[in-house]
Amino acid sequence: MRATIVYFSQTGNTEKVAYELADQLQRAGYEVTPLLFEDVADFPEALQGVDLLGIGFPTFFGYPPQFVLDMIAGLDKADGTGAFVFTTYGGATAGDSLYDAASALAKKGYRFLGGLKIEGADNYPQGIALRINAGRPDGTDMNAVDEFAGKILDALRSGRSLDPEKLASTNEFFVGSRNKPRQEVLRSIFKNVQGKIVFDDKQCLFCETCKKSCPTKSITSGEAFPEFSWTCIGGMHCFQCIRVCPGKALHAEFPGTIEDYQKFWAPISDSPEEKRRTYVAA
Ligand SMILES: Cc1cc2nc3c(=O)[nH]c(=O)nc-3n(C[C@H](O)[C@H](O)[C@H](O)COP(=O)(O)O)c2cc1C
Repeated sequence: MRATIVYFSQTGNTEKVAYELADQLQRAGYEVTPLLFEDVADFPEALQGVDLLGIGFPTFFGYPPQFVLDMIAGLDKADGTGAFVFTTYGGATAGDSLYDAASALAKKGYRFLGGLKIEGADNYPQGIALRINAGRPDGTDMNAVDEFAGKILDALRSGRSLDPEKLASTNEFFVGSRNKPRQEVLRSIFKNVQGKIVFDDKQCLFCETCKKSCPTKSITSGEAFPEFSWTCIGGMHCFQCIRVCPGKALHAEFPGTIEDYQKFWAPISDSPEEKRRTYVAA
């Protein structure tokens, strides 16, 4: 039996969950291939003929990063292969991220088994400054991951599936946004908290680490310096280039204060009930 877990992780939270899931599946006798989103195009065979597919990503402003949905849309049609999704989020909201990814997989003919959301250290710059969820995912989170893996395997063996609709967020902001164009919703979320990335060519080491680590390949080799498209993830920034730059040639400037950031997130954060919801085929 073969399973592939495709994941994207900038700061390791989703990767930690991906490897815990891989470990559990291996213990259950699966041959597991963990695969980074960046490598999917180079290893198409890792997705062919698998018995189980898992897809994991951090939540970006309440949704999956667009390239996750693009990757799923590019998959071959599946004939009832079992699939699950997982996301890590900084404790504000997982929004409709699982719902969107699950719906996309079901549309491709996968038999959807379940979704998992786990809180991780908030890696959005203002969240880092506030040390939101520092240390997570922790041991308790890993227990939840193990439990989820067991339930997924059980659903797979017994032929059960889960309607992706069950993953739709109950958070009023996301319920009210479902019929609006995605770009409009995203803009309304990040316009107040989105930083601007500034490049200082005097500090640039020409190492292209930023280019290599960009999840959307929005950085290309220029004549002398890297060229940034700044469209990044559908108009938003993930700041990965800033995090990895060894020369400190990139930094972010934010429009508001930390207080503005907190004031902004509070009304669109998930309720404790929404955070506790679990989604597995029963
Ligand atoms: C561009 C961006 C948008 C984010 N949006 C959200 C969000 O909507 N809700 C939330 O709780 N956390 C949000 N976060 C925090 C990440 O989802 C969280 O830190 C995640 O666990 C990071 O996973 P990773 O370490 O695998 O990259 C965002 C982070 C970034 C970079």
